[in-house]
Amino acid sequence: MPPIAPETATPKSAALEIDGLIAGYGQTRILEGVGLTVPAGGRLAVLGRNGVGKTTLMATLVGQTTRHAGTIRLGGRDITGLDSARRAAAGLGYVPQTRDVFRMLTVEENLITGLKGGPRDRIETAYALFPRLKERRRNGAGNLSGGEQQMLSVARALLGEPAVLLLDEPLEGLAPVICDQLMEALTGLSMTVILVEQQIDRALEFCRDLVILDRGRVVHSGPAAAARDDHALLERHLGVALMA
Ligand SMILES: Nc1ncnc2c1ncn2[C@@H]1O[C@H](COP(=O)(O)OP(=O)(O)OP(=O)(O)O)[C@@H](O)[C@H]1O
Repeated sequence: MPPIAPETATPKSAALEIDGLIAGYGQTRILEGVGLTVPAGGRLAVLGRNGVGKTTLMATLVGQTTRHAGTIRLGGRDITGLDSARRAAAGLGYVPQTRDVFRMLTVEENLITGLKGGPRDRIETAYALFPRLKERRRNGAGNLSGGEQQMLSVARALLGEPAVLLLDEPLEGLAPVICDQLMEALTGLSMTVILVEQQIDRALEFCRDLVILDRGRVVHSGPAAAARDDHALLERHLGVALMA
């Protein structure tokens, strides 16, 4: 296999365009023709009830499922044929629902693995974003709290300087005050973000646009601000109504 060429001049953010995506696990199809576009620097919330295919969409974007049809373009470049490592090198960052940390390594060692050959002093940017990680730099990642592990998982992804960041339920299981800290850190970022989140109010506040998935298809897309006030829409597709 040829070596993975470092991407020269990876843009700070890039558009992501998905067209006609049919994918799943082996012959089992979960996504039934998903299409969506996020402009460079845009933020898209992906919402939907349990089991509709949100995680499968994220995993498909990073090349971890079986794709049957459709295309994925990053910054105008067709990345559909690239494997996971090359998609990451092309600028896709992924924070999976499972929190992507090496439990046997220290916090700092985890961060070093996120550098992907970039300069070591870049780690200070992660510590500036999450000061708690600096305090715990010599601790084993397996001993961190859930919130600290999530910060570490996000920080690792950010150190790769992705043009598009995919976040799968980053707030799951975290105390409200930790959710506040994490969302505040994410708010300052400039790259394109796709956010899967069950905390609908926070997702709609953070993102400019949203799509709602149901049974592997996009059943609604539009501005997040309008959806916040559309109680009928949220109740129909998500079974919830936000407090005024
Ligand atoms: N590895 C797998 N192999 C086979 N089927 C899977 C696999 N992972 C998920 N599925 C199935 O794919 C469907 C969609 O699951 P997915 O995790 O993408 O949904 P989701 O919208 O992210 O749900 P949740 O909100 O509960 O996380 C479900 O029916 C699930 O059982």
